[in-house]
Amino acid sequence: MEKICVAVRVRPLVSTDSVNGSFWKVEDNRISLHKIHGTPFSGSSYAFDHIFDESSTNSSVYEHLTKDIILAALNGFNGTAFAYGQTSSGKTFTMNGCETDPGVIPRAVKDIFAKIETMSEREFLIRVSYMEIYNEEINDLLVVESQKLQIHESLERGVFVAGLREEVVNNAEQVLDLIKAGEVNRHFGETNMNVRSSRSHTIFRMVIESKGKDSNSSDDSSINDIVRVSVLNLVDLAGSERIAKTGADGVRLKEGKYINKSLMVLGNVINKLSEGSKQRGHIPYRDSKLTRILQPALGGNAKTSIICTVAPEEVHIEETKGTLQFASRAKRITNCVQVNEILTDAALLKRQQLEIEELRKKLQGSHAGVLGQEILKLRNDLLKYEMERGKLEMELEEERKSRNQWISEQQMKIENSSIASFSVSDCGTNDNQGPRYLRRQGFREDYSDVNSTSHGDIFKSPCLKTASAFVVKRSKHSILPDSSPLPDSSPLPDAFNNVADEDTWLKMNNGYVANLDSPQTTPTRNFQSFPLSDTTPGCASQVEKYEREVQDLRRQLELANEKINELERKHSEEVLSSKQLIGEIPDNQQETQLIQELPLRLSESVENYKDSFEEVLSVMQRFALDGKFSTEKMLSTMSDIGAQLFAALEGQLTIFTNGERSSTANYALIQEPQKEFHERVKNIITSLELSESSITKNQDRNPLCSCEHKDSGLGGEIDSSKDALNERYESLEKELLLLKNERDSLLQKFSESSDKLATVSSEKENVLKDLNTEAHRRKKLEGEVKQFTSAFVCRQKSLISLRSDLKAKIEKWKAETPISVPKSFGCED
Ligand SMILES: Nc1ncnc2c1ncn2[C@@H]1O[C@H](COP(=O)(O)OP(=O)(O)OP(=O)(O)O)[C@@H](O)[C@H]1O
Repeated sequence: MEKICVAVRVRPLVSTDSVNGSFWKVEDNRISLHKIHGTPFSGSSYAFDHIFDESSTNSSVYEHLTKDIILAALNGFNGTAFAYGQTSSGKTFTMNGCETDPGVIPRAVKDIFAKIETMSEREFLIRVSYMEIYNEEINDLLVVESQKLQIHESLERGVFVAGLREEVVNNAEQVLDLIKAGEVNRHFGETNMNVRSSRSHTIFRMVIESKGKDSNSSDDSSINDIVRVSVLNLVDLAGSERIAKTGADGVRLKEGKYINKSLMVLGNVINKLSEGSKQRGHIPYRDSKLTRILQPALGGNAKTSIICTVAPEEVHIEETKGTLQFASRAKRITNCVQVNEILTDAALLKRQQLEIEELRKKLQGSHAGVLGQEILKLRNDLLKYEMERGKLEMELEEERKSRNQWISEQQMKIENSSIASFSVSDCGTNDNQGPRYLRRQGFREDYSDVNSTSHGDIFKSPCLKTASAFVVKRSKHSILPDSSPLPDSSPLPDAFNNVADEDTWLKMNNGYVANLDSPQTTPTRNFQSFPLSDTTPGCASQVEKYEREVQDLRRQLELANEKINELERKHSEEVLSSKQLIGEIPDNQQETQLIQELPLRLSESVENYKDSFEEVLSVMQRFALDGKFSTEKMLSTMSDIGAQLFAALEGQLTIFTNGERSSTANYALIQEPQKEFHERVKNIITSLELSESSITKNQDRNPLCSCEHKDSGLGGEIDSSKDALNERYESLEKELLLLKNERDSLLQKFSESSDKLATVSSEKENVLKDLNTEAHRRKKLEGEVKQFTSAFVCRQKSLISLRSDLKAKIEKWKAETPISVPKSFGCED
């Protein structure tokens, strides 16, 4: 994590009427506001990474603030440098500079190409683009026709401007020429504050790609197969402006509104980011094109520096304070800086091969065992969720009961209070003169009393209606006033007509930030909810208003009830799905057991093959001992066959033990040697038969010999061996067929169980997500119920106080009313 580097630059005095000199004093990295005679104002001192005083040059700003970012960009880090400040404070001067003192942008361009010259071990590809955001529209400064470009986002490119020209460049001069051409298309305008005021935000962008040279000669070619891609943004923002000072109207006024609006969003983003990751919540990047494009620089992965320019004149003190507060907040932001690397195909292949190897090693452990463990874990998790859900259900039930009880109590109380209030007004209605007098003389006094005592607290409604309307507005806020769709935008004012007015300007510069993510008591609503200064003196109308408010609150409560019911319905659905999942677990376990037994069965079959082969071998050995047949040849052939068969069987066994699935190739491994084995055994038997018949013939011709063979009973032995062999072979074939079938069905089950496991896992995740959402909703609901409570309490308090005030007034009036007043004027109490 790396903090954003923030510096302040004080522009030299330009105004001729600033005779008193600068009020801002710069000491090292601290700037403070001083009185005319030199004593500092308390609370107006700020410290930053660097402070550049009036005498500073663009060269020193570049060296201290931007050079490191530029060098890092050459090594694959994204970088952004931008200038922020009020109009005419020197942003464009800092970024672009002048003939004698070039600014940050030309210096960066020259530095990049100079540095590339020294990095002979790498080759570079540089592309540049130049754009402006004018009245919230993106224009390409290098291609005049490319206007109103859209922002897109993709996995590969992140946030990017579609259709923006990217020019491939080879040297600094080429880039500087492009900038010069772009400057011609940029929007400038004259205001009271600046004869050449930037009316748009500009972003000069360099995309730097680099790769190690001589990838073939290197031993570790993968290092040279890595391509680094970094984006460098150099941004000159338009300045915040106070319409009263700039004297803008017409086009300038419109521009000013857009400028102020986008800077306000930038301030909001900075504010949110400065709050730290836990509290910050939603960051409104999408609220303006500027913040969307600068997103990686603000809380993203880029190295970022901000130069805040200020004007030293007394007349600009408030604006300067605003800028310094913005800078202070920006100082708290941290970015997660990292090198951006892309792998070429060769490097990718190598990396993938390694990964496959690693995965294979992992798989060599008992796959089925892992599966079993996974299922066990899943079951535990599900049980845990089941318990959690039960607990939640109970809590919800309790909460619902207590809330219902509380609501009915409140309703009773409100009804009682309303009746009491009505009885006071009724008292006047029965008597025509009394209330008229009350209205004429007492009521406004009463209300001014109420106003003075309860201002702010008692009558301040939490304005839930506004809050929910706010949420609806947020969800509908995909279309901005200029009707360019921006998905997921945060809420903004419906119209920006008043953005550039003094109030907004002051709020912006005093660091006021609307909290876009929490329901607020909007100022307008406060006044509407209880028009305390309302001159209509009708007591009954006030009570009616109370009644209406109460009705509103009741409706809100009904809505909340509906929400709770919906939540409960969802809950029971989730319970059902959890039960279903738990029911599926035994099936999965059975299948896992079958899969676990598979290697054992296969190894048994291998043993059987071995035994039968040894039998064949022993018979052959006996033939060889008799020395009548070409047994050596036969034995060697048999050994070959055996070796092949065993290799195939063992290979198959290893495949299964490693948990791999069956494939036609694996199947062929066992089928081929088996066929061969079958053929060769047949051949051997035929050759044995032939040998036997030749022996018999010889025996006929040579009785001595025949006698010997007959005596030894070799013919019979051969026959019986042949039969045994055939029998054994057939049984082996059958066994093999059975095993194959069994293996196929087990594999089928294994694949089904894997699929089920995947489904179970995804369902588990869904259940988890739903539970989380539900917990969130519950919290929200609790918050809303709390707000209702406080609203009711406020209403109740105000009703009580109104009633007692009215009573007191009536008492007072009665006491003051002369006895001679006709009876019909008074209340008969
Ligand atoms: N450090 C400085 N040294 C000398 N002159 C400066 C300095 N900073 C600003 N100026 C001068 O002040 C005037 C206003 O500066 P510049 O146009 O850069 O302000 P800006 O903040 O970009 O204003 P805006 O964005 O509102 O147009 C220019 O004439 C500029 O030359």
